[in-house]
Amino acid sequence: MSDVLLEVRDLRKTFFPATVNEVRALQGVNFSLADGEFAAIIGTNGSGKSTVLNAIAGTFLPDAGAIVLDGQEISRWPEHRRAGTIGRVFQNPFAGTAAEMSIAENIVLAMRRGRRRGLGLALSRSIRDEIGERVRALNMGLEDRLDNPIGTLSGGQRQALTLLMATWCRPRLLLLDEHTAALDPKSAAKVAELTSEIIARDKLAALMVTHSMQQAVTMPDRILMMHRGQLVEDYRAEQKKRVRIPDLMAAFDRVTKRERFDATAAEMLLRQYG
Ligand SMILES: Nc1ncnc2c1ncn2[C@@H]1O[C@H](COP(=O)(O)OP(=O)(O)OP(=O)(O)O)[C@@H](O)[C@H]1O
Repeated sequence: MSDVLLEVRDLRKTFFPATVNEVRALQGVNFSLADGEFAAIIGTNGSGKSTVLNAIAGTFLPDAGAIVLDGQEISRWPEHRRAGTIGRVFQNPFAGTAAEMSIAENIVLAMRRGRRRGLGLALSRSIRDEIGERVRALNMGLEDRLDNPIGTLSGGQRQALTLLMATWCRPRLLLLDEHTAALDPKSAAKVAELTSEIIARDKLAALMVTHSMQQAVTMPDRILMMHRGQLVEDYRAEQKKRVRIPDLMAAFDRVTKRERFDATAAEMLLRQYG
């Protein structure tokens, strides 16, 4: 796992610059991810976790910094150009699938992703068999419902299919943005289990934003912690294996205390010299 797959260098993004609503969402984020490495991103609300994923996926262009995937600088590529190599699953199980289309039709659309335009993909017998097999492997009994509109499924079933679709063509990088947060506990556990299975089986590199400390501790190889648009902790290798939920909570406390301390120090300085 030593080959670098993704490099994020000094990434910066400010929303509504020079207005009263200015938000400095990313303030110089640096990290790299090895091929096949699975990292969770945790952090306080509004710390920039989703913004990092959005910048990598190309939802918007960063103000500064570089994103290098597989040795190619992709920071200025439009989102659709990245979609062939980057798979995504969002928090909302209704995003990423077309409700009125059947399970099989949705999957065929996912199979086309990343292909050159004009290269059609008919729902032939063999493709249908392959879809049936891979849907059966989810163990959710959906293989008999391939022709049902995806909108008739539960959130958990739909999110499992979205995960299957996002990883169908074995993306170079999988981005998961709180993808179990909107599910009931049982479905969340099932989708988390499927996620770990697929990532391990296909040796995928993945970044998973989560608020679940339990998921952060148990699922990935590595944990990145963000606060106020910056990375403040990076647990990897042995340190990651040893880290437990109370350690993460203590780290959260440390960064927020440090901030209160900095704010008080700044206030004192202002009073003295301001
Ligand atoms: N498209 C946008 N337009 C304006 N502001 C945005 C946009 N996206 C994010 N922000 C702001 O940037 C900051 C970081 O947001 P982001 O969603 O990345 O945080 P997060 O760490 O994922 O938060 P949470 O844990 O609450 O989901 C927040 O203040 C947010 O309001």
